[in-house]
Amino acid sequence: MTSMQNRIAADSAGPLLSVRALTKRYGARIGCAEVGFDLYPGEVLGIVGESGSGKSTLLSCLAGHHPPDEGRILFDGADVLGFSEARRRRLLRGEWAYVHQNPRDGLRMGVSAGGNVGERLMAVGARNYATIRESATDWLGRVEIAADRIDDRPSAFSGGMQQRLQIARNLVTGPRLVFMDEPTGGLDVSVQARLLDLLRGLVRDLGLSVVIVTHDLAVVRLLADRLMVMKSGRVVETGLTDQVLDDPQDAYTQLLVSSVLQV
Ligand SMILES: Nc1ncnc2c1ncn2[C@@H]1O[C@H](COP(=O)(O)OP(=O)(O)OP(=O)(O)O)[C@@H](O)[C@H]1O
Repeated sequence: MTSMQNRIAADSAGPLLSVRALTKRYGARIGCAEVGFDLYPGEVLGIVGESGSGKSTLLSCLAGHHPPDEGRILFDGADVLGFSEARRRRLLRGEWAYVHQNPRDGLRMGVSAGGNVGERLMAVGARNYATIRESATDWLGRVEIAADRIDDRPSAFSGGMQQRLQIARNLVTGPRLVFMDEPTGGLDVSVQARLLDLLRGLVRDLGLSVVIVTHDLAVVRLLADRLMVMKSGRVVETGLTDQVLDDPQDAYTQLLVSSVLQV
């Protein structure tokens, strides 16, 4: 879908993800507090803020890695926090995807590249070996990994290749919602640029719905339709990406944009 088609779809459909008053504490310390937003189908929401602002805490609560203390998360209108364990597992296996900053956290390092992609398909019920291998080959191609590397383990791949493989593993099931935690972090600048380009193409071509956390404003400038700026666990500003970056209203966002706080 084109971004225009995405927008039309977004206008006619309800939010894919609705978050209300989400709060997570670590003892007396606030991880994130009273966070709320709606994400529409085909939309990319960027969450930015300095280190310790609560981005990772929020993402891990949204993605079901940690239970929040308060708040609601609705996926397609269904209350995710009330899901049974079996339903939650199904969600995490196929409908949702999570791209970790460190590919080692999202890959099985002892399994071949093809196996890493195929395994996710098998988790959602695929059984035919030839079809699985075909899909794995197709997805390796889409993330620019040569077909003759299909039987290599990720440990034989460069950092950029590992990250691309993690993306293939995540997207092969056609997830309806993708969470990304600093997907370009920890990579060389030139490798980052190539990955960002690839991500932008995939987001555009597949019409992905994404929540992406980063401290890198260049990443959200390229990928995100909307931005949420966090400070000390709270949302201080939200808006269209260009609006927030070109004309920040909040004093903290102004500092962030003028790169004083960029790490
Ligand atoms: N496991 C934990 N135990 C206690 N406090 C935590 C824990 N994880 C995060 N925090 C605290 O919660 C707050 C938000 O941290 P969080 O890691 O979510 O921020 P962040 O914006 O993702 O930072 P970074 O970009 O450095 O990852 C910080 O004050 C942090 O010290």
